[in-house]
Amino acid sequence: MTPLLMELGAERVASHTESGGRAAGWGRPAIAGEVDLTHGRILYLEDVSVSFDGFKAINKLSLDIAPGELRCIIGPNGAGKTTMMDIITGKTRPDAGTVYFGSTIDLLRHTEAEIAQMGIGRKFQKPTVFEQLTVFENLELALKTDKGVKASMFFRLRSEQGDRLAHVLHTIHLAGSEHRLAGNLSHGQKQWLEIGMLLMQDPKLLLLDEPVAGMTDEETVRTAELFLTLKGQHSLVVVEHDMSFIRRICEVVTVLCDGSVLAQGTLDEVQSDERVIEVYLGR
Ligand SMILES: Nc1ncnc2c1ncn2[C@@H]1O[C@H](COP(=O)(O)OP(=O)(O)OP(=O)(O)O)[C@@H](O)[C@H]1O
Repeated sequence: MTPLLMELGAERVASHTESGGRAAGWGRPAIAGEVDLTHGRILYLEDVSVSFDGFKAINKLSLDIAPGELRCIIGPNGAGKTTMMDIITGKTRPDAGTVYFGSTIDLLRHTEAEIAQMGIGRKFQKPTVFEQLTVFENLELALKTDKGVKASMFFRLRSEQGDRLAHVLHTIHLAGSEHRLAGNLSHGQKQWLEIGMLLMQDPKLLLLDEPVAGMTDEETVRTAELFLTLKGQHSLVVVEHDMSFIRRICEVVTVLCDGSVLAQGTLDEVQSDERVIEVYLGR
């Protein structure tokens, strides 16, 4: 998909707005709350660059993700993986390039909070659950989009939200543990709980930074199962260094180096690529 095709998508949306004109529709989903997947891409980056004090952390990076895809991103330290996620989530603004969510939403025109609300969830490496609350309360809290004290006090789970919470508990392997304090969970369980908190918001795209770092082998295997369950219903972009984990979950692996894509293909393909061996795997 080219930026031109997406601009046409944006124009199509604009032509359906009351006030008309392109500016009115630019950056809006075709239907409120929905991402326009007309062009078969949920995320699209083209020629994205960002420099910090003259150093190009991201250098003409182009990448696209299909709806429901599970993509792994690997690469040496400093390759730009975290910076790429910062750009997608609106934390860092690139100096140049195009970043689209679906065919019509220009993410560079939105704030970090708006991007999260549109359905892009991010999980950082370290779990940040509320340790003094139970598993259930953590998941419940994730539903409270209005964080005002009054709104929180009067918040009650509606039945469909209760159903979702039960479904998420099951998905993250914590059914039966809902009354345990999050602080008493294992490291792996805390990671799953945090993923569950993201799932409560029903994100369309999930960005996960080193999700299995520090996990036991068994937890790593169960996390792979979890991700395979999520694939299809959500799009996932996973930054990881654990090759055995990647082998379990990934069809396509993208290798970043010096802020752009060095190689892309199956894990076997990228593992046998001389350039990848030199900069990353062979070290
Ligand atoms: N805010 C910033 N200011 C200055 N330099 C930065 C900033 N953010 C990132 N960088 C630099 O940009 C480069 C890319 O960093 P980034 O953290 O994105 O790499 P990474 O691939 O995530 O690495 P790692 O695997 O170590 O997490 C690094 O050289 C880093 O020092």
